[in-house]
Formats: sequence, C-alpha cells, structure tokens
Amino acid sequence: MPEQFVLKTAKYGKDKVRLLKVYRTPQKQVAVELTVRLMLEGDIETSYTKADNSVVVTTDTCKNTVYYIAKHSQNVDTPELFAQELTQHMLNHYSHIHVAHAEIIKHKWTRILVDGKPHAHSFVRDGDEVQTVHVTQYRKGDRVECKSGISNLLVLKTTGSAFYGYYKDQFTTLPEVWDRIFSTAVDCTWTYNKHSVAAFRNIDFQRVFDGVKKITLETFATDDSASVQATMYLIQTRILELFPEVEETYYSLPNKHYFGVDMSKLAGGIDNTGKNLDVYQPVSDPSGLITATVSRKPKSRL
Ligand SMILES: O=c1[nH]c(=O)c2[nH]c(=O)[nH]c2[nH]1
Repeated sequence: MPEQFVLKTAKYGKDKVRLLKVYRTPQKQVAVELTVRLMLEGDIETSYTKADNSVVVTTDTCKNTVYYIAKHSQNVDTPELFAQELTQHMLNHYSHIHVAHAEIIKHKWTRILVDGKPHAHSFVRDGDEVQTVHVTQYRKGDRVECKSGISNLLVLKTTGSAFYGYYKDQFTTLPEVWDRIFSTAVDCTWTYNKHSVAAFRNIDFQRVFDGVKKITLETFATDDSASVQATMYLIQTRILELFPEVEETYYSLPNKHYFGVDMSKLAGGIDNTGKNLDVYQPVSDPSGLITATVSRKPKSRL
C-alpha cells in the first residue's frame, strides 16, 4: 500500500433490508413494516488495504441477522429497541467489530376503522410520514447513542402566519405579508441522554414519539407564526421542556411556497389580492429551507 495514503473511515453493511413482522394473538394482529440499514465498523482495515476478506462479516450475513433478530424479537414494533438488539448481536458475535449502526425506517400502517372501531388485522397507509431511528452502539463503554425522528410529515395552514420586518436592502423584492399560507414537510430528529444499555432500554420511546408529533402538529396549528424560524424554535423548546430524557432536537423545514395567482389580466380583470385572495399556486422550487438544532445548555460546573 502506498505509504502516503491513509484509510480514514471504513464502514460497511447491508442497506434497504425490508421486512414485515406480524405479531398474532387470537384477539388481534400487529403489522410492522421496516426498512433497515445495518452497518459495521472495527478492525476491518485490511479488507480494504490488503484484500483480506477474513475480517469481513458479509453484508449477506448482515441481512440474515436482521431477519433472525426480527424472528425472535418481541420489540420490532419499537424500532429503537429492535435496532439496539441488532447492534448488540453484532458486537456480541464479532469481537473485531467495535461499532454497529442500525438505521431503521418504520412505515405507517394504521388500523382501518370499521363502524368506528379499529379492525383486528386490516391496515391503511393514512399519511406520508415515516418514523426513523439511528442506533449506534460502541463496544467501548457499552455506550448506546440514539437519534429518533419523524420524516415527511406534511402540514399546511391557511392563516395564522405572517412574515414582515425582515432585513431589507437593494436586493430585497419580497413583499411583507401579515397573512399567508404556511406549509412544510417536517423532518426532525431528537437524541436521548441515556447511554447505558439498561437505561436506554427503559425509555418509553412510543410516549416520546407521540409527544413530539403532538407538539409539532399542535404548535404548528396554534402558533401565530412570525416566521418558520420562530415557530420551529417554539416546537423544539416545548419538546425539551416536556421530555427530560431528550437531549437535543434537530428540525429541518422546507418553506413550501403558495403564491397568489395574478388574475388582474384574466377575463377582464379579477381581484385575487388582499381580502379577495383565495386562489394560490403551489410552487415546489425553489423553496426556503429552515433548520435548527436546539439542545440543553451544558450543566455549569460548580
Ligand atoms: O418564515 C420565513 N422565513 C424566512 O427566512 C423567509 N424568507 C423568505 O423569503 N420567506 C421566508 N419566510
């Protein structure tokens, strides 16, 4: 190997391992559909630098392991726990693997309501959003890190959003508005501050997920929004206030613009402005993109 080069990072595994797990009881059945990426790091350098395959736990084995753990786990419905069971298995079985990552997308299947009651074994895809999880487990210190999230949660409000008072100079053409459409596709993640395996597995992940989604939707709906930035920060601080086990939140909100259609030259002139504005054109690009990470302040040392 040329002496002047160094292998700086190396990580490999299987991506897009898709599975449906069904838990059956006489009363009802539970369906969980996941897409899994399982990635490994460790003493694997020589497989890259010396064509030494003896250190390679094959990506095919990674795929088999996902199905093996899914077969035996009681926790596939809680992707954080299932992910940690995957990473634990890899660290237990392969002594030269020192870091394992399980990234999971949980697809939405909601029970169909029949006469108002959730059906025992039939489901509908009733939203575009997915639940996301990235668990990283380190052999060193038996440490678990977890980033849970929601992706592609589409929302829109038709009033209760303004944008004015922003910085203006000769490059500014945007008109100020006191009432506009606000629409976005929420992408967010949050991390937990419990890093030992035992403490991690005691977190009520479903409660946090439900709470984050509720805060996101209710704050979006009710905040008299001064900007995407201000509404986003309000959501993030409310999450940190309600869930002490959450250390940090990251939000990424595209500003999906809806502009009023100019009808002044249509059919002799139609007023679609001001109080008469009710026909909009969705403009998919370009779109604003607002992001922020909000975390707890480090505790000051006494
Ligand atoms: O909420 C907003 N934040 C911005 O930073 C911005 N910029 C822009 O053109 N429109 C908006 N809206």
